Amino acid sequence: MRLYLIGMPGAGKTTLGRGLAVAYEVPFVDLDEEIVRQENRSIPEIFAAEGEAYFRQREAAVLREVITRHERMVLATGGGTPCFHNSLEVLLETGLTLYLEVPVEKLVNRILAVRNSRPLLAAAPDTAALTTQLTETLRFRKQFYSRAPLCCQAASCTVHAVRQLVAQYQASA
Ligand SMILES: Nc1ncnc2c1ncn2[C@@H]1O[C@H](COP(=O)(O)OP(=O)(O)OP(=O)(O)O)[C@@H](O)[C@H]1O
Ligand SMILES: O=C(O)C1=C[C@@H](O)[C@@H](O)[C@H](O)C1
Ligand SMILES: [Mg+2]
Repeated sequence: MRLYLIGMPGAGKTTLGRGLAVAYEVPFVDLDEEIVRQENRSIPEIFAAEGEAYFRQREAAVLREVITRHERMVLATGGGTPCFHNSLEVLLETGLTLYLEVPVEKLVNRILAVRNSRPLLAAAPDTAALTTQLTETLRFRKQFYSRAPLCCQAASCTVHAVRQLVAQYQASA
């Protein structure tokens, strides 16, 4: 099984993904980390040198390549992955997609500590501006995220709860 985690920056895709991969005993792949490895530079460096359009192209290409390489894995996508280059369709067709739905206020609190590594958010100067930016981003992205067949809400985005959700889904499919 390929299990794909999608959701906003700070939703916990990487953190939960690692835990789920251990539980399922399958490889864990973090798409952002894979892009960084292949490009041999950080995401902020890629954005600064090449711009977002280039990053989205690389993201879409590396996604397809990673899927081809792994029949079984847990994949943490980047926050924008499903929203560009038809990648949501690719996710829906090749695996089981889970949306980590986390309220903007929680995202803000988590991101403030680490936002230097998130180029699209680094420009937001304070909590209010970050809240506005994330709210606007989510308004656009919700149409993509909400097409995932599985969804967990903040407190339920745990390894145990997600395993139950996946098992229920598979039993009913
Ligand atoms: N369930 C949780 N409760 C509280 N904090 C969490 C939870 N999951 C992750 N975090 C914290 O929130 C921050 C973001 O988590 P993480 O990097 O896993 O998010 P992400 O969805 O992978 O974000 P990005 O799209 O930017 O890669 C980290 O500092 C992490 O420790
Ligand atoms: O939300 C986004 O658009 C992004 C999230 C990160 O995971 C990275 O993929 C990159 O910083 C872009
Ligand atoms: Mg991540």
